[in-house]
Amino acid sequence: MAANASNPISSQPLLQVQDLAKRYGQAQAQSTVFEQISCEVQVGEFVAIVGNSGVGKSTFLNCLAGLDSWQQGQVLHQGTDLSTLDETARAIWRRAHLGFVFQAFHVLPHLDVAQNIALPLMLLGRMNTQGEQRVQQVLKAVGLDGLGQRLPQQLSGGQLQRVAIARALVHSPQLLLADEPTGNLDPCTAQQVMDLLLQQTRDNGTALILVTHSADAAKRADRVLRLTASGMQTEPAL
Ligand SMILES: Nc1ncnc2c1ncn2[C@@H]1O[C@H](COP(=O)(O)OP(=O)(O)OP(=O)(O)O)[C@@H](O)[C@H]1O
Repeated sequence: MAANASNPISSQPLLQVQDLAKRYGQAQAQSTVFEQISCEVQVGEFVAIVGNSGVGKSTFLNCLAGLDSWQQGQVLHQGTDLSTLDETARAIWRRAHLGFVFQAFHVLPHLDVAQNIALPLMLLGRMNTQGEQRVQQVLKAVGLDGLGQRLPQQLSGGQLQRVAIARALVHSPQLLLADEPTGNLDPCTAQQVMDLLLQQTRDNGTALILVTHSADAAKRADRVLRLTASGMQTEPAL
């Protein structure tokens, strides 16, 4: 379910981006990736971001996560302005409030599936009995029950992305950022992973911002935004 506008709890946007600009280089040699980017995402909402290759979708997602810097504008997460946080504070904020799923899975090869999924809880100091139970619950939810002891090299691409989704959601973040999460998967597996991603974010009440080139994935979103070099536009419903 998308956020209910009449619900006072969800009246404040989860995320506000105001007049964001990203540039590389200095002075005359400066090149602008994007500018005048503004948008809002509500609690529990699913927003797809589309746009031409190279327009800056991954860069934008990295800015939302505080993993990249910007030259102008603000990124506010429930009122917290990321630009006022130093690197350490941003890392602590990310651990608590964010999940991230990448195209290339980014699971750690020397940790087994359960250990990979448990990482966010370990970093938050929550790997107690409840944490162990939560890992088992999430393993089951993503269809990997019984595979917790396997190493990543013993899994298929679709299974690896399930691990990445489980890891991104195990600590129940308010926001999940996903950068082309099905880009490395065959169409059938991509569909299954999208189903899972949607079901899990809806079940957890987690807002999802999905960068995608897939029209099929985008049309499942509550809203589709198109990133251009000079602004963010709302796409008509697909
Ligand atoms: N360190 C850098 N210096 C200069 N330009 C850079 C640097 N890093 C990225 N860029 C440029 O920023 C732009 C945005 O890249 P980004 O990967 O965010 O685009 P994208 O929309 O996600 O692309 P795709 O859809 O192909 O994945 C690109 O034109 C890229 O060349």
